[in-house]
Amino acid sequence: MIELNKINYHYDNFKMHFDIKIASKDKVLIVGPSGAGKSTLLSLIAGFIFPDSGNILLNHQKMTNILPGKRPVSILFQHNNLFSHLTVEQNIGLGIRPCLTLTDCERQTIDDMLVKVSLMGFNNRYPDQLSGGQCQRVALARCLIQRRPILLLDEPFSALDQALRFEMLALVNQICDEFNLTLMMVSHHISDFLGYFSRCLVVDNGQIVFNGLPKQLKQSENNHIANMLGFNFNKA
Ligand SMILES: Nc1ncnc2c1ncn2[C@@H]1O[C@H](COP(=O)(O)OP(=O)(O)OP(=O)(O)O)[C@@H](O)[C@H]1O
Repeated sequence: MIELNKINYHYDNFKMHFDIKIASKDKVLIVGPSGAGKSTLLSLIAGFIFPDSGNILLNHQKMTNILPGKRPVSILFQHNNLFSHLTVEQNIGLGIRPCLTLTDCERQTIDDMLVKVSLMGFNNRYPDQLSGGQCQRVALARCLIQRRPILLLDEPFSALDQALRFEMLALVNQICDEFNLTLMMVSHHISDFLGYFSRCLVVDNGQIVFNGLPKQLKQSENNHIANMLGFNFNKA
């Protein structure tokens, strides 16, 4: 569960205001123009930045000024999720134990997670020996192994081709169901993804201008939002 109560935040003259409630196990797609404030919204939830005013509750606990490591949140970015000098196993192991001395039991947990992301046996490879999609699956495995109930994805699959994007999203969808995760994902590919999500937020100019079911975006009263996103549902 994610609750942002009257959150205000600013960068120089750019002011943002967020007021939302996301239920547990919701899968939320966040879309909007470049520079609208989508990544800032995720950063506030993850605790990389703190609001000027307002309150953040995660799973019913007040977390407004709590550091990222102490929040029930894991986050995956578009790039630079892996350490290039560490193997797949070590990169995932960082999610359990930062000192990298893993027990046999922890190694087994990593093996099990590698099976889930279809990378069984890739333990000793380095990131430069993996494809872009495989790197993102390793990064996803590290997020999941932390067993944190809120998963934030900031355009993690944008650099992948359409077929791989679908594959990754199907995997995320399945894993969210299996692990009972609450998901918030920023994407520019609204047409590909809409069907996977239970809710859609549209962010524009630092505000949430639409918060509803994805199918409501197709209703005529929301034409202006679809137009702003450059999306024509009639052609989809
Ligand atoms: N560290 C920063 N310092 C100053 N301004 C920033 C900083 N980070 C972001 N901004 C500004 O805040 C606004 C919102 O940025 P944000 O990255 O949240 O947008 P976004 O919707 O995620 O954009 P995109 O889709 O292009 O990634 C933008 O105008 C951006 O230039």
